[in-house]
Amino acid sequence: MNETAARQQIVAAARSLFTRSLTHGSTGNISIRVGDRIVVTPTGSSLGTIETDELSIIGPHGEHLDGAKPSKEAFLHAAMLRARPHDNAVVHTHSTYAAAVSCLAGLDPDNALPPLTAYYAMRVGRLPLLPYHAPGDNSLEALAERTAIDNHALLLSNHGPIVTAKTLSTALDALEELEETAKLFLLLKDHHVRPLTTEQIRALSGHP
Ligand SMILES: O=C(CO)COP(=O)(O)O
Ligand SMILES: [Zn+2]
Repeated sequence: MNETAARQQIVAAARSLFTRSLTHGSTGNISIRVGDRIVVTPTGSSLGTIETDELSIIGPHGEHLDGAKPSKEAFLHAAMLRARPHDNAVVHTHSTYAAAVSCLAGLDPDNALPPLTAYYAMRVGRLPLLPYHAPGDNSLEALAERTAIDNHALLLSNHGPIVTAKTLSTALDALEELEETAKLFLLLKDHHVRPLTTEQIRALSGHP
């Protein structure tokens, strides 16, 4: 993957998320690592209208190297990519159902959503809940980096999800699965639910 391709992928993903209302206003950010540079959306931009020549470049520790001022969450993208050397893409949104779940009291901080479906178990797995911090507050950096070593999807309290994956398309797939499962979780809140068993989840390993 070269930087030109990374820019094109980010813009295509940004438009796709925005047109499907998975982001709104100037929320959400996307990045792809290319060698020791990370291409990331700029701060304050609408993912619906961002162009390839408006992106920012940061280094492995979130330092601004080139282009527009990076997303205020660029430090989180960089922290998760440092923790996960085999992943190269990060997506963060305020998608409605995942953001709604992130506002609930009494969630399990080790795993905010139950394994309701096989696709959730396969694409997301565990979802640690990180404590509330204001957007862009980089005192969350160390905890995010530590937690991301064993988890590619995190839920930021009263905020939204952030997901890493090997490629941007797999990160989007996981983020969308997380959003749909958050929706199911809220739809089912007054019902007696039977999540997948540990045995059923184990049997999914190796499934594409
Ligand atoms: O989602 C956001 C903050 O959490 C958007 O911030 P940026 O516009 O700086 O990327
Ligand atoms: Zn945000």
